[in-house]
Amino acid sequence: MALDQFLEQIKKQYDGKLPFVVYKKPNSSELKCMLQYNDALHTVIDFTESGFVFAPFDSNQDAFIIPIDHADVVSVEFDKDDFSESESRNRKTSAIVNSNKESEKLSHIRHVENGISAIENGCFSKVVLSRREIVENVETHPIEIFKRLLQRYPTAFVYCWYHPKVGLWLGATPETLLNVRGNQLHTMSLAGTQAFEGTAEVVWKEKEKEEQQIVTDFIVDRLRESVGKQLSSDDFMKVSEQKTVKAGNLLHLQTEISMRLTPETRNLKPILEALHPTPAVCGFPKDKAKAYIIENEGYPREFYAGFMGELHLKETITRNPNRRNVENNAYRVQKSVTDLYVNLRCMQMKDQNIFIYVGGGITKDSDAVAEWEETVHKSKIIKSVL
Ligand SMILES: C=C(O[C@H]1C=CC=C(C(=O)O)[C@@H]1O)C(=O)O
Repeated sequence: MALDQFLEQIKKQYDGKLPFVVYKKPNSSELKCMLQYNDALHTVIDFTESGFVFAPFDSNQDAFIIPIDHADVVSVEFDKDDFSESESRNRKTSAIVNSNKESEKLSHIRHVENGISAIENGCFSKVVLSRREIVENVETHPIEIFKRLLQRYPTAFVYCWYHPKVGLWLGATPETLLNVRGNQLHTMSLAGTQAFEGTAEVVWKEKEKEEQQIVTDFIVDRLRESVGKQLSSDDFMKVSEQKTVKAGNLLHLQTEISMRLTPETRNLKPILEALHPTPAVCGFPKDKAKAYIIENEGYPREFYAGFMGELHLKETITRNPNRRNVENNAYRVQKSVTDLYVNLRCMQMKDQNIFIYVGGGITKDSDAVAEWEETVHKSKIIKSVL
């Protein structure tokens, strides 16, 4: 199918108020969509389901799914140059790019200062505090915004998710929550931010290193507790060195973590309960930081800092066809694939308004003004595609 036809189908689905998701995985040139047959709202029961899941920050609230057997699944190859026209038409919003109001600034700085005081009082060692910015009267079609995100963020997970009973969300996130292929689990710890200024060879301050180490330690410990204790050997987990990665115009610190699952540990529900939300988007200890966020942030995060992606899809893997003496069919193996991403660098479209969600990790060494500036930088990047 041609790309234009593919996007036209999605627009029709949206105009007909039917649920869909369209997405691209990191570094992939495959665009995939799931077009649900009717407008039923399917809730996740136990994460054994198969389809595209969309889960909120607060796991006490419902996660939704477009079940694979209730949707048409279509995919198409694309080249990012296919969208260069969308890119060139996108200067109209430069006025709103700099529209951060003084009151928003003061309110966020106060929010961060209160978070630092809570850390000093021993409530938690890290909390991720965010703010929500509104851009009014956006006339751009969500699929146009999606095309611009695709063009700008080849290394991100880029998506547009819509359900008439829930809303419309779009984003380009650099953060993986969980990839599971067969018995291999892969995740990452991502935190610490600085602007990309032409090189990834940068020096990180202690504050950022500590902020990211809290995330790594949490993930390793929680995986050990929820999965590792059922395994006899100790070498089941691999943890990479801390490295710098580029996400659009930002740099982050990243550590990769991978492990082997056994048939007894393949149930994703306890793993997701143990990990989500990680201290990259919530804080440490998790429950205290989460309660603080819900009580003090002043708006519901909804799906910001939640997670989304493919849950238990079947992927056919073709083995090297040069091996002799085996029937052709034997080369095809079906694996269950789960690819979940944290919903960051995202926006919610409500009527003609767009809500942009941006946050940052706070530790005892945070500087409130610098934290404000980090959110301004992040929101500018998101707004530049409107
Ligand atoms: C919470 C966000 O980013 C997280 C992911 C990477 C770096 C972060 C930071 O430097 O604070 C955050 O932990 C956000 O962008 O809204």
